[in-house]
Amino acid sequence: MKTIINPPYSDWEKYAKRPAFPAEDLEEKVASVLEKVRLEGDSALKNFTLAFDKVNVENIKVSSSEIEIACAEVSTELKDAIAIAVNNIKVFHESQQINEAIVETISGVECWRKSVAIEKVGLYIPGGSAPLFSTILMLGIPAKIAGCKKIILCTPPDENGKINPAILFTATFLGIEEIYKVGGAQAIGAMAFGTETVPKVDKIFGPGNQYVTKAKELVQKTGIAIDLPAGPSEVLVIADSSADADFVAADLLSQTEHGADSQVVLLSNSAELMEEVKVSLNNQLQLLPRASVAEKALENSFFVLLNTINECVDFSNLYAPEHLILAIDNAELFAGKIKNAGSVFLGNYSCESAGDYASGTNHTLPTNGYAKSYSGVSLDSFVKKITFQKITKKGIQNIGKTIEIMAEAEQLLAHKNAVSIRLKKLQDEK
Ligand SMILES: NC(=O)c1ccc[n+]([C@@H]2O[C@H](COP(=O)([O-])OP(=O)(O)OC[C@H]3O[C@@H](n4cnc5c(N)ncnc54)[C@H](O)[C@@H]3O)[C@@H](O)[C@H]2O)c1
Ligand SMILES: N[C@H](CO)Cc1c[nH]c[nH+]1
Ligand SMILES: [Zn+2]
Repeated sequence: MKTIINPPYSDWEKYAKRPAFPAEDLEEKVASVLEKVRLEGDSALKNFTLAFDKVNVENIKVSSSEIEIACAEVSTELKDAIAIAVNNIKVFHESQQINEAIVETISGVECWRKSVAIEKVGLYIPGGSAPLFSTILMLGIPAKIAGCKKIILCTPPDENGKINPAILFTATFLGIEEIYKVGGAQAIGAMAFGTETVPKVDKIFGPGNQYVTKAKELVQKTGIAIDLPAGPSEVLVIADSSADADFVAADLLSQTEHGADSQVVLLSNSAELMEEVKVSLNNQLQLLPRASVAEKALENSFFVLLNTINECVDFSNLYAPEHLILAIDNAELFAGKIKNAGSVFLGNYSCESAGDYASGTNHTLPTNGYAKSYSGVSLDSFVKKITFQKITKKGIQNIGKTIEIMAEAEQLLAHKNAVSIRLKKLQDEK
């Protein structure tokens, strides 16, 4: 872990960067996987699953008996925890339903907007290094609230060709029954183009590794919508001397265990706090079962000592973290200055894991600096907003002249005529 002490502002851009470890020929490799899936359908899915997941899968679709067996294997304790998380995530996402008013822009001209669910959506649930069943909650709950008619789910099988029981239980709990055993770029190709077994969808959602993220980027060019670029997890903590060093270290470690390509960052105005966090980090690291993954992620991570919390906020805005924790005095005050972040956690007790699982906010968030321009997944991600308008005779008389003048100035006389013809009719009726 690198520590950078009071870097000059001109160097900030250089430091505020993610590690890049793209697989060799990533784009070429993913493009060829997608093309094979498009041309060969299920047989390509099975071949790639054998090649990348090292397992022979006979039936790509998960059967109802597999689901039944899996649901019985999940403990009551976990089922109860999932039910509480579902409730919180539901409440928060339901609050995003807004009924927009009909607006009369000028007498006789009414405009309004309506949210209409995207009909067919495909959810990708990562399963390479950990079975992220919590991601089903983050995608499935808003999809259900939005009213998406067809919701399918793809996730990679384990070495025995099975899907983790918690994934099957969570999907079933939300009423998602179409589940396919396929992961990586091949899963994205299947949902984008459709195969004999996997249906084509209108929009693909979900985080994933570099193969998944690249595949989403590439299929987007073929006309399929995607949610956002959601790659390796990251967290940036801004902490002052009021922070609890053990809490800060625990929060940093929480995101390092997602993968060696994750990055965590600590910004502080206190050298003492930074030293305490380092000691705590090393102590807590020893206790983690995934310590070797976390250690690798720490190698790509860094601490920056700055003069003030305002400077820390400015650096963070430049970095645009997926998750931002403000472990500082007056966190609310500084929260108003945050311009770029996926999700913000205020105060010493707002740990990032809460947002990952159960507080209610969505954990599918933009990484790699995309928080500068993208929002995380929300109810809006699952709808299209269609605008409507109703113009009366009086309305066209009120805005007709304006449209005619503008159309003529653009030299689009057919546009002008569509108005003029109506105005003339109204004139003739008089
Ligand atoms: N940003 C977010 O909102 C968010 C949320 C959750 C997880 N994540 C991130 O998602 C990622 C999940 O990654 P993962 O790997 O655990 O699971 P994954 O499901 O994304 O990827 C596993 C699949 O990758 C494919 N694959 C593996 N090696 C390959 C190779 N050499 N060539 C081609 N394909 C290959 C396999 O088919 C495998 O099924 C992590 O980086 C995690 O940090 C991000
Ligand atoms: N931190 C991840 C998003 O970057 C989400 C997650 C799922 N499970 C645990 N964490
Ligand atoms: Zn996490």
